[in-house]
Amino acid sequence: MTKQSLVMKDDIPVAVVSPEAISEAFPHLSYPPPHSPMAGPSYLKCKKHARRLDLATAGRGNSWIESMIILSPTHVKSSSSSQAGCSSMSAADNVEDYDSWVKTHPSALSNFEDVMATAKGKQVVMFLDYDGTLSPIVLDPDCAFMSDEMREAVREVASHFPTAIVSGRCTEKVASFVKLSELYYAGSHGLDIKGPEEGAYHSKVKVYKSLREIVKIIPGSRVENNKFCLSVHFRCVEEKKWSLLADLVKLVIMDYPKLKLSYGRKVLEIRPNIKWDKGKALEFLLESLGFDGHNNVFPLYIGDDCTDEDAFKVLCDREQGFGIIVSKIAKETKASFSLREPAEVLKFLHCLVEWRQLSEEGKGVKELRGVQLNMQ
Ligand SMILES: O=P(O)(O)OC[C@H]1O[C@H](O[C@H]2O[C@H](CO)[C@@H](O)[C@H](O)[C@H]2O)[C@H](O)[C@@H](O)[C@@H]1O
Repeated sequence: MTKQSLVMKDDIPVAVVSPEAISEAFPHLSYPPPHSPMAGPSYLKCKKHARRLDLATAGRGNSWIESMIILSPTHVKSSSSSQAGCSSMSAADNVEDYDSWVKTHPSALSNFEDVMATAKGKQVVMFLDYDGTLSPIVLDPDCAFMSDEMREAVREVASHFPTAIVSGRCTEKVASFVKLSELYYAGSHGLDIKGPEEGAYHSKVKVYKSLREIVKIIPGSRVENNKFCLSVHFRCVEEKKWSLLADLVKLVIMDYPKLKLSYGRKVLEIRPNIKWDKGKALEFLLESLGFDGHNNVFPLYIGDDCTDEDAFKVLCDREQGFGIIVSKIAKETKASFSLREPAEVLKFLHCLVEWRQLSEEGKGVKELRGVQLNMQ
């Protein structure tokens, strides 16, 4: 892994790799996970066997639709958002097993002390997913704005810790939402900092055109071009048409073995069929930032979607730092802690900044003021 560098793109620093380095680097993508035994309560250990569903290999039937309904229930609440036409979406609160699930994935806010106990004296590196983590899930992907308050919180966090946004969106788009030049951005599920094979990129352009034709047939669907990845959204599609849409999308990518299909929150994701995901992006960023191989580094990754599981798994395997899942419902996950929604992410970021300031003053986490830690 050499030749990665930081460049300025529209005044935004982005980690990139030269094309030669991409082909050079791909054979060496798997990192041996270093082991640093971690003491602590049993729930701090990672969950094995997190689910990973790949539609391209999922076989017949659309059982994934059932999984998706469970993971991202359709439950629309009217929004207080000032952005016209953009309603907030919220997962159902009344999922029976949430209470037992949260015992094994405790709130990162109520247990802030536990989260940060092993971070003392270490370099915290913050990784943040965008949709559903920093911004609420809304109907229109172009309207998934983050609040000024959240932006300020992220800015504050970034002034204390190296901070990266890891998103399924293309780097330019997520950066235009976040609007903070001091952050690192890993777009297209991390492909923007790494780059795909050229062949796969050209296929993607053809597939994009075909998908645009398909979504004309299914009312409410839309295709989003995330540069190295494509997203087919069906949040606004009638549920009875989801299978048809999925079948049509599968049909389109069938002839492109260099592309694979997976899913997120009411979205089908088409991306290069290479071993590259948010977990690899996290490792790549740690290495690019000079933090790889250091036991005194404490990465925190906050995310809400299936694609964030790859990053949670990396932290789990490395037994380093923690994954924090943003969810109001019980989900199988490799994250150790949880937060219910972006509003709790905001509080957690405030806590982190205050924790840092208190550590600098030589005070303990118990003295955290100004932020309500007990969320129950
Ligand atoms: O990795 P992320 O930053 O979480 O990006 C994943 C996908 O997020 C966006 O779609 C999701 O959020 C939309 C806006 O709230 C929502 O309408 C959609 O149903 C969600 O799936 C984004 O539009 C996709 O391109 C990203 O891949």
